[in-house]
Amino acid sequence: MSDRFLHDSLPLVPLCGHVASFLGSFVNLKNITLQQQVIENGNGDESAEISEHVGGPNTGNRALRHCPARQITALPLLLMQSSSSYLTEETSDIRAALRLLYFLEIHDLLSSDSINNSSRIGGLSANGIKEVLEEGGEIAEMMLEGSLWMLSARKLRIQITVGLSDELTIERVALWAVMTNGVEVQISEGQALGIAVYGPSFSWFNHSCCPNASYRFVLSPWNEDCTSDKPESYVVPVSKGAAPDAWHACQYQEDGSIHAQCRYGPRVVVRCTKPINDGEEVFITYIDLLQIREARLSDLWSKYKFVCSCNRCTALPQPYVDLILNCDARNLNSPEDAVTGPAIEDLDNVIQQAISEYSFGGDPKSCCDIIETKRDSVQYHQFRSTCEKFGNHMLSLSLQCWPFLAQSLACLEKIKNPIEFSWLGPAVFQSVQLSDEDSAKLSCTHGPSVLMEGQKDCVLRLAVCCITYSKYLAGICYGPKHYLTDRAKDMLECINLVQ
Ligand SMILES: C[S@@+](CC[C@H](N)C(=O)[O-])C[C@H]1O[C@@H](n2cnc3c(N)ncnc32)[C@H](O)[C@@H]1O
Repeated sequence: MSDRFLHDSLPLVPLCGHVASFLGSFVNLKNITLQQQVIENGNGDESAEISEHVGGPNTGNRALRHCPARQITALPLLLMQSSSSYLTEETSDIRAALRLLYFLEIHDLLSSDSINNSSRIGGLSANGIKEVLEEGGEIAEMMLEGSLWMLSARKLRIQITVGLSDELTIERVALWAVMTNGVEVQISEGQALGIAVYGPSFSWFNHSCCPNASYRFVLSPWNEDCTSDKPESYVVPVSKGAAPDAWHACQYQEDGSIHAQCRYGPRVVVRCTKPINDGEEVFITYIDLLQIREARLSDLWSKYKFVCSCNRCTALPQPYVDLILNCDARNLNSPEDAVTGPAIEDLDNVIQQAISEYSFGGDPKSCCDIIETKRDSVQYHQFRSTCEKFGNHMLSLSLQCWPFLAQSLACLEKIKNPIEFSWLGPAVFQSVQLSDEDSAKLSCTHGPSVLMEGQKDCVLRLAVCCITYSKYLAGICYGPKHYLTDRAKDMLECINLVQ
């Protein structure tokens, strides 16, 4: 059922990043009205192998041959002539946008009829561009500045540039299309190779906070991990038109084999994570889903300028999983009514009961569906109050052990309340980066001998809360038999043995 192959494509526009550089080619995608990808010709069953798409990159020497080398290599020189903030920023987006424009040009896709609607370029959505420019702020400034550099770089190669209006130049639209359709390519965990645009076939997948598919990047040769049988179902864009045919023609040769130039580069593979029926839309996620609704909405707005209309964001009352996420105690008032042990046990009982009662045959989707349909019941209110107690309990423990933790780590002293995150502001991670000195302190010099028994116990209980919490989340999101749920259970057992 889950984790079946849905879609496979190669980068259309290049990895622009630290390591590799791939070039792609664009097909003619004029008159596109496509917005979503759905399963078609399915048999009501969960999706089997559904579709293969190829973007069309070249790598290595091919890249050198086709690369708009002059405009790309001129960019650093141009940037060095100014005090631009891009001197200290990553320029991957603008380099990818330059390449995107180059391919649109060589495929004659920059004619006025293909860009008269600035919400799409070369088949890629550029929705939200007006909002980002109107709103101003850091991203708008980066876009304005970046598009000027793009224009200068392009002028080295071509005389005339296509303009839409003063506000919306073609460079700005291309840059925004890259910022909202590009993905960071990671082959192994945490190792980002750069950003790439995988072309319309991948970029047409919409976002949902309760997605039914996920994607990953693979370096293995084409078709190595895809089934070879003819698929029963296909992923298709919602509206039909010339675009899919044109796209297909670019990827495949007349004999049906994949075009040579499309066989290289990290592929993106989409797989279903839940059963998907014929005609149902296929969603992936663009963001971290283990965040409360407000954080998800803010994330999507700040990065993509759209308000998420998925089932999870629009559900009322809010889903159980969001109630649990709210349990981070940020919204809870004081530790006065904090409770101890029994709150954890209560929550454990309620959730475990719900999970085991409703997870038929280990199917997390039906488990979640049934749990979520009970939201107006008495259990929901019980569940909510238990969650709040649990949150209070964590808050109380954190406050008790925080001063002790701060003793050993000077950078923590400025944080008076570990549960209140508003002081962090947008630069959340930068502001808590450890100095070498603090890292050294944390790792060895203040070892266990410094710990006082009470505080040690408090840290341990806090850890138990966190692991318990992760066990609930894993159970609800992935089902009781998932390895993450098992791992959390194992850790809790180990802690019990040690105690
Ligand atoms: C990468 S594109 C996805 C495909 C796009 N719908 C298209 O027609 O090409 C991202 C854009 O799709 C729209 N979108 C994707 N997921 C959405 C969602 N959950 N709610 C509202 N709009 C969404 C937004 O306009 C967003 O900027």
